[in-house]
Amino acid sequence: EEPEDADEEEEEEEELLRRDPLLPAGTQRVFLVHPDVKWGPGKPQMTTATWQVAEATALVHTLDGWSVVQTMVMSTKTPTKKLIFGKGNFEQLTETIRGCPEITSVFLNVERMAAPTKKELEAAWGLEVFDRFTIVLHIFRCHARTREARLQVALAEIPLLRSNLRNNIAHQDHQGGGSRYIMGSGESFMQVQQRVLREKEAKIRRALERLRGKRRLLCRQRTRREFPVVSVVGYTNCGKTTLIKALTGDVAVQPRDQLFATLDITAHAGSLPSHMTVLYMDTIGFLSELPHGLIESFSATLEDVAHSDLILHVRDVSHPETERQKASVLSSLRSLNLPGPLLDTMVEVHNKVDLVPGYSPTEPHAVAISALLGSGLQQLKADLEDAVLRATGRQLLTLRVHLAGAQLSWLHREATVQQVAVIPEEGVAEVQVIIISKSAYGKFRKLF
Ligand SMILES: Nc1nc2c(ncn2[C@@H]2O[C@H](COP(=O)(O)OP(=O)(O)OP(=O)(O)O)[C@@H](O)[C@H]2O)c(=O)[nH]1
Ligand SMILES: [Mg+2]
Repeated sequence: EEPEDADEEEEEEEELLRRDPLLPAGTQRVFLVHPDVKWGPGKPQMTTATWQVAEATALVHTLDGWSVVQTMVMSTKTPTKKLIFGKGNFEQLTETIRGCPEITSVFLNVERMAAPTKKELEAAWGLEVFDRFTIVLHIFRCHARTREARLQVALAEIPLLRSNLRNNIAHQDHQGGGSRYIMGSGESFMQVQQRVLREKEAKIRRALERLRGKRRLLCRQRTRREFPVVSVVGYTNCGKTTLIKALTGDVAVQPRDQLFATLDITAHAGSLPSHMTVLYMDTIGFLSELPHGLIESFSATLEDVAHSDLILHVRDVSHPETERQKASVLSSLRSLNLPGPLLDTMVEVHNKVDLVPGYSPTEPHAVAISALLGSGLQQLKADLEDAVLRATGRQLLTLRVHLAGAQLSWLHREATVQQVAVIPEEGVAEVQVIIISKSAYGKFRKLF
């Protein structure tokens, strides 16, 4: 049954958000293992593991009190198999880990570890072992602020709970307990647990749908028609939030030197050179090799990108892997099934140029900026204005109107008036307006 009033809704949501800790609390000194894939003949060659290790290290350091104390790159042919490493490598790894008494856990930089693999490795090493999915999910949990973001994280956790369940039951079955029927119900313990999870998932989806419905309504009422919406996207930590702060002067915006600092889509109003107001949407950053389920649960949020008028792709050009990051962002965007024109009109901006002396962009239309120091922003705003006008079919016009006639009030009603300069001696005013559509302009010419 659907809860009827807001209190009940909130209670149900709190219940859905109650959960066990994913990672141990407090300080962790992590041993980072990166299985470097060696491809067979004819398959693409991985160039280097360095950036992957750097990124994994950054993920660990995002967690409070966690640090990487040692790193090891180990080659593997079968990163997705239950036995990730060959026998010799595994023995060497085990020996190294056992010889490091200061470490408290191991981060195996694979997308996702099967539960039995985790168990086996933990038994061999006597330490907890985490994968990329668990670490990122934990960061998401810590950074999610709004109810919507928290529910989305809860949704992303369902597959994890499901595989834990399967694993536990398999374990119990082994001991003869798992398939026992719960008295009178005709369901086994496993079936009950699976049903509970299914119901939980459905409830989360319903709660999310409710919240999104409200947001859509708000958004439509507030501004959709009037102000163009610019979605600011990019790799995590590239400076999206910093840029929005610089473009809008919004003091409530808080950039942080963290991966996935932003998990909630928020809108911030800013104005372009001709005083046109636009709404910038801050979005969740992209990361390569993220498990699909994790991104999918946030796709509802990212759907908002599909409804924007323009996409602004922010790149951190000081990052050694900036090209790879760009490719990763573009492929993620493509997988979101955005309308074609939105991808075609995308504006690319090169950020953090203060860290790259003498930088000049190789892409023809990209503007070089420093969101932190505020350089290049005038050029960016001018480019954004052109792009917004083109993408939305809006026209920016300066019209001379008679003060006596009905023109001015018509413009106030049907267009967005940016500026009015009255010339009293001539009885006219120069009005700068944004006309929402060609048909509106046609109407104006016909009327006056
Ligand atoms: N040097 C320099 N640092 C910058 C610039 N822009 C952003 N930063 C820094 O980069 C870090 C990340 O900035 P954010 O704005 O939080 O990045 P984001 O893209 O919103 O990151 P997520 O929300 O985590 O995806 C912060 O420490 C910023 O101060 C810049 O132009 N120059
Ligand atoms: Mg951010």
